Amino acid sequence: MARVDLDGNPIKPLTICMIGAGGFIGSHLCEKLMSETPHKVLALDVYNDKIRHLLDPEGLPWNGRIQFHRINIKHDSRLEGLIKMSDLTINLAAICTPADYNTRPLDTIYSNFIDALPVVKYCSENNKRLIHFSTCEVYGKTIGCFLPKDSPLRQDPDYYVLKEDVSPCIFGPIEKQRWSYACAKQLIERLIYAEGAENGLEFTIVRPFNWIGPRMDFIPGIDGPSEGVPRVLACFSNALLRREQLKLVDGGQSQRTFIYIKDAIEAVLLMIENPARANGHIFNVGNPNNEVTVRQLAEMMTEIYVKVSGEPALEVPTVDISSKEFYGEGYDDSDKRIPDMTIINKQLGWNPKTSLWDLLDSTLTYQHRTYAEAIKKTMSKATASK
Ligand SMILES: NC(=O)c1ccc[n+]([C@@H]2O[C@H](COP(=O)([O-])OP(=O)(O)OC[C@H]3O[C@@H](n4cnc5c(N)ncnc54)[C@H](O)[C@@H]3O)[C@@H](O)[C@H]2O)c1
Ligand SMILES: O=c1ccn([C@@H]2O[C@H](COP(=O)(O)OP(=O)(O)O[C@H]3OC[C@](O)(CO)[C@H]3O)[C@@H](O)[C@H]2O)c(=O)[nH]1
Repeated sequence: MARVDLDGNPIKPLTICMIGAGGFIGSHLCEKLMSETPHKVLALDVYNDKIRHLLDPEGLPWNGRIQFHRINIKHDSRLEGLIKMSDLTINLAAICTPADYNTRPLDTIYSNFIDALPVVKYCSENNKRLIHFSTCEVYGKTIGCFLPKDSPLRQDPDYYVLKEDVSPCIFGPIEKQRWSYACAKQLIERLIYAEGAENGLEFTIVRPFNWIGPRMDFIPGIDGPSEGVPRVLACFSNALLRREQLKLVDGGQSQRTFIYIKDAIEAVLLMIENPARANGHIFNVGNPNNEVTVRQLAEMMTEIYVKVSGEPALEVPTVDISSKEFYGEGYDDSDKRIPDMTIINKQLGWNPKTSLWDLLDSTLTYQHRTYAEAIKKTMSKATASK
């Protein structure tokens, strides 16, 4: 049966230039595009480990519809040609791990702003559509967090719900280099918006709110550097797998809403296949119903991991740590992130489905299945060599 868009028009097969296709979000988007659509993907990245299962030249039903190009977009003259060959470019490439923002601020700014410039320019000059991945971090802190702790206004959604077309972007001082990432993302959003306004670039900007699931980041010492600090899902998974305490930065009081990667990918597919409804828009993509403090996240993951692994929890499963000790000088944090869903609902009729419990259950089942044996081996080797 012919596939149709939200307005009942047939969907033409597209060629998509996906930059950063080898990362967490890219790998899930490639999987979805291969298994459920006829679209072709030119997958650009410096790594391909997370999409290797899709690239096998023979024996896969989508044989030939995905091509991997090992390209660093900082310096590769093939980039413009690949964008020209495509109907749509999706840019996911970025340094996007908070541990890097205040320790590698230059790399962070270059990656999120300077390196994205040619992509925007080539799309604009060649009249190609662009879907650019920004972040919920562009909102920074909520207005509510500046009110006195006992102010009743803190309960008023106007002071904390984050709206694409209304909310201000509130970052900390320059010495809090945590905000170098958010600031670079904000400026590239403004540039894309200006290209749309002045030169007619067809664009969509996505602001992901803590998408999580299998293949997110790495487990230190197994498929990433031993001293590396991934995002919170992988930090907590690593601690659970090693039977170590989960570290709560500044007491784990910050709040986040987490969304299952598979729900979020449904939203991206709707943007890809409904340009008339998605062009010119900035979309929050998150799950406002899945809000927890980081401490509650740690407690929930501990409880679920007991069920998944069959191992009892530690007597004291968490430990507090200062942000200075964990991330170093210049760290700061977003206090609370609840996405407003009005625009994405109106334009694409999309809503997230999966509860936090269910998404953590399936993700921790994957983490246990993928890493538990490897961790046991490295841990027993380390003990034997003592
Ligand atoms: N996962 C989330 O919840 C989340 C939240 C907010 C924003 N985002 C944004 O979504 C995008 C993708 O995030 P992710 O979670 O998949 O991150 P990721 O780190 O898993 O993926 C990014 C990919 O980009 C590649 N890349 C980076 N620089 C490159 C370069 N110069 N040339 C070629 N490839 C390069 C990396 O190798 C990596 O595979 C990023 O722009 C990020 O800022 C993600
Ligand atoms: O071991 C840990 C690790 C982290 N925390 C705290 O958890 C909160 C969430 O941290 P994290 O998932 O690393 O990232 P953020 O939500 O702060 O930022 C991301 O949001 C979107 C994105 O743009 C891309 O993913 C990125 O910037 C935070 O409060 C940490 O301090 C912890 O307690 N223990």
